Amino acid sequence: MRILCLGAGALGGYFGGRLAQAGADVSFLVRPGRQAQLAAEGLVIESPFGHARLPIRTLTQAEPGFDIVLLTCKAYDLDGAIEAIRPAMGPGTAVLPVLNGLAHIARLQREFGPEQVLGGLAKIQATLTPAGVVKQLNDWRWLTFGELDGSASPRTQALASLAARAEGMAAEAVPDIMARMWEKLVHLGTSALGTVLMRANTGEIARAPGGVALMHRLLERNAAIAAANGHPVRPGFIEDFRRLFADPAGAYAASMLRDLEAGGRIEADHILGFLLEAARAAGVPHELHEAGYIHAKAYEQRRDAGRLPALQP
Ligand SMILES: NC(=O)C1=CN([C@@H]2O[C@H](COP(=O)(O)OP(=O)(O)OC[C@H]3O[C@@H](n4cnc5c(N)ncnc54)[C@H](OP(=O)(O)O)[C@@H]3O)[C@@H](O)[C@H]2O)C=CC1
Ligand SMILES: CC(C)(CO)C(=O)C(=O)O
Repeated sequence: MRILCLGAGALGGYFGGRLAQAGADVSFLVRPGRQAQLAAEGLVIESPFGHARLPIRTLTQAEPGFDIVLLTCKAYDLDGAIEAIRPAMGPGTAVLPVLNGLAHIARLQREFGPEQVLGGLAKIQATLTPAGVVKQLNDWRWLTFGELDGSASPRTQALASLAARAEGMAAEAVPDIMARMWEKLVHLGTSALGTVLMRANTGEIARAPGGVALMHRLLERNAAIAAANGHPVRPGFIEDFRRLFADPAGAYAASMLRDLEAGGRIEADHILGFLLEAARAAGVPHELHEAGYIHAKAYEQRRDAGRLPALQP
């Protein structure tokens, strides 16, 4: 199986790198700046599952001949990424997006046809440092994917078998990927809304008066939105996440908070805007979703105007 990984950022670098390290045939479609960094340093991963410095194959123009395109861009780069992978999307090629959110699925289906699009999600905490190091921040390492029609296909089985050989990742092909993606949106939406709105990690929020109740309210509302869309979360999900958000020692924050604190771009519309619209459509109380979305959009205004406070070294 030949894999083309668009992006060698946090997720592309981590999952693509772990697959390459396990001997899979992986090429990375990157832009010239990242290509130069990778040529000089290799793909560097720092992780609780073992550090690595890997020589990898990079391309700046896609070519045909791949079975799977692992799409690991941010949502705000989706338009450019679609054009970048187009030459690789032959009739037998499937695109597997790992982006957070849901709206990109319909978009990819329109671009490439429904049968060429898989569903996917990643549960991991990782970041790409300015020096180009892919840093895994805890032991989350899950890549979940599947056919959107629920079938067990040779291509998803083949990818799962390849991934089973890789260190530091746990991959699963599932028959209910849309439900899993909604569930992930409940997880991420709650984490992103809470940690971005409060500009704090979950432990800091939990130690603030009323903080746990706020996180639990967000969790329940997001689960109600998923249920209204036909995808109730699985038994045990709410309890697990209630615990995570109530832990006063927690140091967990969504990647959106990390991006925002680094002065970077954020997926405000794709995640918070989508959730706000979904809350309105489902008749779920949405004043917190509105505050979170406005907060993120106001940050974007300030960032675009060059008025963010200087970052501490
Ligand atoms: N980081 C995390 O912990 C998690 C992130 N996610 C989700 O995964 C997705 C990816 O996030 P993440 O890995 O953090 O993002 P990063 O910004 O770390 O990586 C994205 C990479 O995509 C590359 N890219 C974008 N457009 C193109 C293009 N046209 N051609 C080539 N390369 C391109 C960027 O390259 P360049 O360097 O040139 O800009 C960048 O390195 C997001 O939707 C995020 O919400 C999900 C779970 C956890
Ligand atoms: C898995 C999770 C929720 C990890 O925080 C994430 O997707 C993110 O932070 O972007």
